[in-house]
Amino acid sequence: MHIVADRDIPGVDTCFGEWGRLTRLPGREIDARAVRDADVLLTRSITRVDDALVADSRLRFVGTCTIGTDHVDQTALTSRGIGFASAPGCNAEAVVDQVLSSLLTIAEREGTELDERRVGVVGVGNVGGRLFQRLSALGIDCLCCDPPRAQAEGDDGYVDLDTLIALCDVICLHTPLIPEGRYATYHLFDDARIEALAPETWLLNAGRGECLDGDALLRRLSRRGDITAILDVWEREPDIDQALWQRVAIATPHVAGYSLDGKLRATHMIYTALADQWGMPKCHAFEELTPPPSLSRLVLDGGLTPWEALRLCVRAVHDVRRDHDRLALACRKRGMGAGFDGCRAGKVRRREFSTLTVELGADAADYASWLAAAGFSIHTSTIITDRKTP
Ligand SMILES: NC(=O)c1ccc[n+]([C@@H]2O[C@H](COP(=O)([O-])OP(=O)(O)OC[C@H]3O[C@@H](n4cnc5c(N)ncnc54)[C@H](O)[C@@H]3O)[C@@H](O)[C@H]2O)c1
Ligand SMILES: O=C(O)[C@H](O)[C@H](O)COP(=O)(O)O
Repeated sequence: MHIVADRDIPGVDTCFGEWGRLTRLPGREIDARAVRDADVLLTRSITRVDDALVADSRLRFVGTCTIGTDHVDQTALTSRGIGFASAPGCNAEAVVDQVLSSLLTIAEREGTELDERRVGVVGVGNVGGRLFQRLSALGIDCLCCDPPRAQAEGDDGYVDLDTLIALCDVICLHTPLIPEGRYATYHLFDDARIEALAPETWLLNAGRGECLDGDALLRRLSRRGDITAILDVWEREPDIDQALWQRVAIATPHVAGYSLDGKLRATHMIYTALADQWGMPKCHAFEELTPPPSLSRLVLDGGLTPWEALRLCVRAVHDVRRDHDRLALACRKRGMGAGFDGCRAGKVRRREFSTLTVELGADAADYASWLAAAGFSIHTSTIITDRKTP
């Protein structure tokens, strides 16, 4: 068996190596020639998988180690009898970690805290649903908009998008890219909706860049400059709009889902899917792939407000400001496209909040359920600190 895989998918050698010959390539170099004699293709979101790619190949299986599937023409695969799998939910926790890190950062810059705001979650699936749960558990008022779910489950618990825009001062967009149809999300945030945002609104997009009209957002930011934009995904990646990028408060290169845990979970999901489809034994457990985190314990005692304690724990695991700064540096040095892609290549080291156990001293014991709600593991046994020694 010949397996062609994007070189930036971790865990491929362990999971797939013994099934055949592996060829690792940069995602943007995977073309029809590269897959001509391949049986299996493993991609990320940057490889367009369409009829032109697969037509002259002997491919029998394509797996994308991503949640999003908008880069894959599944009809073309089905019509050629090529099996397909994606990795729903694989990096949803990581995206929520990044959203929390981003919102806490903007709150700090503006001298406010998140419980003074109402958050609207648009697209309440694996990512948005987890975000809603974590924010609600932290006592933050949230509204949800998800017309397909409202249609299937009933309107209770959901509002329409324009109501959400009118009532929320933080809006988090987590929809897939759906080009057309009843629930189309292409430019879901168009000129009219971006203009309708109240001054001081924070608008975050971690779904797909094309769900938001970047030109309209740039107009609002340039003319009025009265809203705060947080973008992880962009139109025309990697050649993103420099003028927009310069006006975005937290600008990251489509890395919200980039935790090592999420990436390895994706690889393992595709490995499992291929084994199931082809009736092969599964010899590798997910736990085998994940190394212990570099930072596994953090000891916290009194002296901090709950929000300060949360911010400290969040930044110990994932400080979104570093990704913002890295992108700025890379784009200045290498130009937008190469800088953007460069930040998305290579080893991912970031871990998820749950890999950090927060050990709470007596003066911080009250924070146990608060930090657990944010996603951390908690160790509650009382710690005797020097400070408490009489
Ligand atoms: N930035 C990143 O790194 C990153 C990481 C993971 C996923 N994503 C993107 O986020 C998207 C969502 O991920 P997910 O795992 O939650 O997917 P999901 O399929 O579990 O959930 C998507 C939700 O959006 C809803 N939806 C569909 N059309 C809608 C509309 N018109 N208005 C409002 N809601 C609508 C669906 O009903 C569903 O509940 C993915 O498709 C992917 O494109 C980005
Ligand atoms: O859809 C997804 O899973 C995410 O957008 C994913 O994080 C994209 O990352 P990449 O394709 O670069 O691995």
